Amino acid sequence: MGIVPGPNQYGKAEIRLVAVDRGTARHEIRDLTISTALRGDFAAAHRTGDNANVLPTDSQKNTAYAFAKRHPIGEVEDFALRLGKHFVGTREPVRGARILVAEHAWERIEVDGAGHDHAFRRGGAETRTAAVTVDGDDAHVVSGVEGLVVLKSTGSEFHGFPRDEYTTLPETSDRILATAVSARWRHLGTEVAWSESFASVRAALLSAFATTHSLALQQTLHAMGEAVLEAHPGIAEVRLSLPNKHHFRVDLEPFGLDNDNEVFFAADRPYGLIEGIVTRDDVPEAPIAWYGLPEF
Ligand SMILES: O=c1[nH]c(=O)c2[nH]c(=O)[nH]c2[nH]1
Repeated sequence: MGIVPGPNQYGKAEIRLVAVDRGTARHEIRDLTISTALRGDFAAAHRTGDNANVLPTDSQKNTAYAFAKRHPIGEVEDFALRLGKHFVGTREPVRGARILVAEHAWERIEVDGAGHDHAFRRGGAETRTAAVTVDGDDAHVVSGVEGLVVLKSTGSEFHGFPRDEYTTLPETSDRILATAVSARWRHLGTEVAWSESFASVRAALLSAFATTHSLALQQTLHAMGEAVLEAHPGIAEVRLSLPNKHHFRVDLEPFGLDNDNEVFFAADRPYGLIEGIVTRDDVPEAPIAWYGLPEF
């Protein structure tokens, strides 16, 4: 019997990078969190601490900062592809790279009805993400969104479920449905108009959430993924993670009041967590594009 190193990767996690474009007095800012991970032959480091193949995570971090100055950052997907291809193309033992990028939104502060040139406010909890996997000469791009918080005040039911000795949940034909959408979608190609694609996928997710009369969050999840795939032939699959942000109707009877779905207690935990993949059945799977991603 032997004991050998299994699959491994290493890199710098959550590099915080803010870039200011000072080309004109009207500054533009980009706020990214970047994680790098290199894959390849690092067995010697794992077995004996021989670091001959180990490009320091510190150098990987520095590369991200230098690239933000050397080239325009551009689309997060392109920035991640550029970094991943650099590591794989220039360091012989590096045969693969996974680059994660999350972009945090900032908006201009309005002063006297106009956006200020160099003062911004954070644009909320929603982030746009890219997860790029470079595997030798192959590259896979998975775009995504996190923290897209949505709620419908009606148009959601939940009934017909099995009951056992521990079931107390009443059936309902009218409830609040709320979630914080985490979604990732895999592109078939690497040359895409990324921002347009992102805006269109986001719109499809939101529209499906709004217009699906929901009998279960599971059904809404599928409808959201299906809407994305129907509108985007270049997307192979969508993975969604949807916390069911429960809203419980408050019993106001002790106060002599009725409550026709008007006053709720918004619980933050525990929450149902509904996750699923919506995929085309006629495209090859790409497990490596997803390997090690936190959600799935
Ligand atoms: O949409 C729902 N799906 C469930 O699986 C579930 N389980 C639960 O208690 N409430 C809900 N709601």
